[in-house]
Amino acid sequence: MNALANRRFLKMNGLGNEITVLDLRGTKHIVSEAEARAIASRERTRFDQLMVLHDAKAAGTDAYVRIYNTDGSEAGACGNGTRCVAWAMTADPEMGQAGRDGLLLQTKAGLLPVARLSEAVFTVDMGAPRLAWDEIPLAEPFEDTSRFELQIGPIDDPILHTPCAVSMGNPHAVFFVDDPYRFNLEQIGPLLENHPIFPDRANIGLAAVKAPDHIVLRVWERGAGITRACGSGACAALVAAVRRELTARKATVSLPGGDLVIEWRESDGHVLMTGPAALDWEGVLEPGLFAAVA
Ligand SMILES: N[C@H](CCC[C@H](N)C(=O)O)C(=O)O
Repeated sequence: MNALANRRFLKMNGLGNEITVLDLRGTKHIVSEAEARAIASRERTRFDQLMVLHDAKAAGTDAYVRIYNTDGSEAGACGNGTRCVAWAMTADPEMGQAGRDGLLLQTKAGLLPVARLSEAVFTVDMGAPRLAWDEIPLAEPFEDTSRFELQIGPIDDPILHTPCAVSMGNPHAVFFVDDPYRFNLEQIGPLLENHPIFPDRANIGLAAVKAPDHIVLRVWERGAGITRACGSGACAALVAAVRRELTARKATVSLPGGDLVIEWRESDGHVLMTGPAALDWEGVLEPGLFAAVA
C-alpha cells in the first residue's frame, strides 16, 4: 500500500489559488512527481500547488515545506500556499498549535517567517528578491534584468515584449501592459513559460499599474497554468514595478481571486505579503489514487 494512502489532507485556497496541504511530519516519505500528479488528478484533492509538511530541518524552524505544482514539478516558493500552511499549523484542530501567532517555515528557497494577524490573515516575509540573471535564472547574461530582450508575436508588432525578471525563490517574468485581461493568456502563457530563455521555465505575469499603490495582475503559473491568484507572482510584480519606478514600495495587488498587500521593505530588502487563507474541506487520500503509481 502506498505510504500516502488514507493520509488526511486539507483542501484550502489562498484567494482562490487552490492549495492541498499534506502533513508528512514524523514520516520519511518524499512525495514523487507521479504521486503529486495523481493527487492533482482527482477533483476532491486537485490543486494548483500541493504543500507538504516535513519535519523541521533548520534549528528554530517549525516545519520544512515542499511545494509541488499540478504537473508534479517542485517549486521553491508559493506565497498563497505558505499562508494556507500557516493556517493549518495554527488553526487546524489536528495540525494546529492553537494560540501560535508566529511561525518560521523553511522551503527550498529559504526561511519564511509568518505572522498571524487574525484567524485567517497572515503576513509572510517572502525574503529578498533575486534579481541577477543567473539567480532568476535566465539562459543568457543580462546586466539589467528589469527589462530584458524577450518578445512574443510578430517581429514587427509583438504582442508582449521586454519583461522584468524577478525570482522570489521561483522564476517570474512580469510584462507591464494596459489591460491584463485583453490577452489570450491560455495561448501565450505556455509559449512563454517554456521559452528557452528560462532554463527552469517561468511564471508569467501580466501587470497593469493603476496607481502608485495599485497593480492589477494575472498570472500563468509554471506547472499549473492560469490560477485565480499567485502570491509569489504578486511579490514579483511589485518588485518589478518598483524597479521600473512605476509604483511605491507598498501596493495592493489585485488578482482575479482578490487582493494582496505587498511591501518591498526598504530596511532589509525583504518582500512582505499579507492576505487570507481559507479551508474548503478535508478528507483522506483514497488508496486507489496511487494504483497506477510505481
Ligand atoms: N501560486 C503560487 C506560486 C507557485 C509558483 C509555481 N507555479 C512555480 O513553479 O514557481 C504562489 O501563490 O506563490
